[in-house]
Amino acid sequence: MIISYSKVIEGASFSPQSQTAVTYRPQQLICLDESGYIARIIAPTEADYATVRQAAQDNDSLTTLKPNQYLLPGFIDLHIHAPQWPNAGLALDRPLNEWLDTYTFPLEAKYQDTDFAKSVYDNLVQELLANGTTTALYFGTIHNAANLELAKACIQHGQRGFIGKVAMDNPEQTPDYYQDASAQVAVDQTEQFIHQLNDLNQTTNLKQTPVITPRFVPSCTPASLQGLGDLARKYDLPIQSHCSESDWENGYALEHYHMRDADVLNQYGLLTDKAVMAHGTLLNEHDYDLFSKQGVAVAHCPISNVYFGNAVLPVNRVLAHHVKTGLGTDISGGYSPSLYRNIQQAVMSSRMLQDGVDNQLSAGKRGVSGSAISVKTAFYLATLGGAQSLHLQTGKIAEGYLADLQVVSLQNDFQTGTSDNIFEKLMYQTSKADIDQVYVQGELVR
Ligand SMILES: Nc1nc2[nH]cnc2c(=O)[nH]1
Ligand SMILES: [Zn+2]
Repeated sequence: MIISYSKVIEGASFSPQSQTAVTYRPQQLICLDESGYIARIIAPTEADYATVRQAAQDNDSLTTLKPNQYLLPGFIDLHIHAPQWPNAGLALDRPLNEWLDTYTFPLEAKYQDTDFAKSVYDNLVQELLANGTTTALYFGTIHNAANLELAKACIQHGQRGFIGKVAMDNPEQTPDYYQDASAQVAVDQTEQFIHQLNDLNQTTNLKQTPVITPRFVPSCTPASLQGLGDLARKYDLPIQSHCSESDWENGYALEHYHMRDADVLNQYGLLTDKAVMAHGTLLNEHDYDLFSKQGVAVAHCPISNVYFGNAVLPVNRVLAHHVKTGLGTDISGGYSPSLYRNIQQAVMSSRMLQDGVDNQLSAGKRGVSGSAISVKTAFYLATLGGAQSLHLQTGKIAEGYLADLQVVSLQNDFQTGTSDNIFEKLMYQTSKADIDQVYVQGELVR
């Protein structure tokens, strides 16, 4: 008897194998089950290839890729501010604290208007899917009605969302017009959002996950950090924040708590193995050891870091410390919704870190040797690295993994030759228009 699968995709694929290697399969059948997992991958040499293919064709569940199309895992955006989407590509000319006050908080305050939220979030979720992003770890705003609109947009368009009600209650570091009225309010509304999302999830197969979200140390009071740490433990939930992104932020923690911001978050129970910390450009050896010991992940945001990071994240050093690492767009600190653009920037920034950029310094003193990452490592960050950070069985094309996939056309298919050449060209040449199909949990969503 032939087992029938709910969908079968026939064609070539690239999948991360490790932090530095990619698996290429020139042709196979990727067989999906009804729950949206990859049940089997059948090579052409296997005995039942032809019969499984024929059965899928007979019941109209076979998709055969064209010769210039490739199947890749969907991307995971490990750090993105959904409400900042209208500012993407705008206003990148100030240091972080001024940028927040001048451009970002005024925009986020507008999500008091739920209709505005709905229109922006509808547009953003579709844009991310069109760019191959099948899972996103979102910062929302302080407004739960708006955060629920983000969850509804994810459900409607078929994206796996991890969504945080932003907590920011420090009156000294947040504007009167946009802040949680007290630590109690910040914590209570976070708990309310957990329940609201849980209710919404009763209506859908594609679950949306609530995330405990202290904006960052300066935005929060010790009382809200304490309450949020307690909630994370009570509900065993993911946590997200910003950590060691800028000199100013790190200086704030030192001045007010007499410790580094990573230690502040840790003191309140916010550095767990479900925590994802954005940026981390200024983390030191002590912090890496802490992250590694506690299982905390870093969301590397290479485009944003050019503007606000005050340093380049030394990805190889972070990985060498066994710290989980993924890739984030950080809209709108980063201007692009595309993880392809961030893959490219991750490689470029690492090359500049390695070589150094000041030609007035002598050659041996310019850069940090061993810093350059390959495009394969950047691809790993956008897929498996992000999946591991979120404890998801996805980010890889393998049996038992969720079928979160993208089909990409290589338009410029001159000079291909080896599979490595094809892979490199895909990473550097793919734009939104080349992403032909996107699957999330086995469902075709684009
Ligand atoms: N890049 C970035 N850093 C932050 N730190 C606190 N809030 C933000 C934000 O919105 N963007
Ligand atoms: Zn951010």
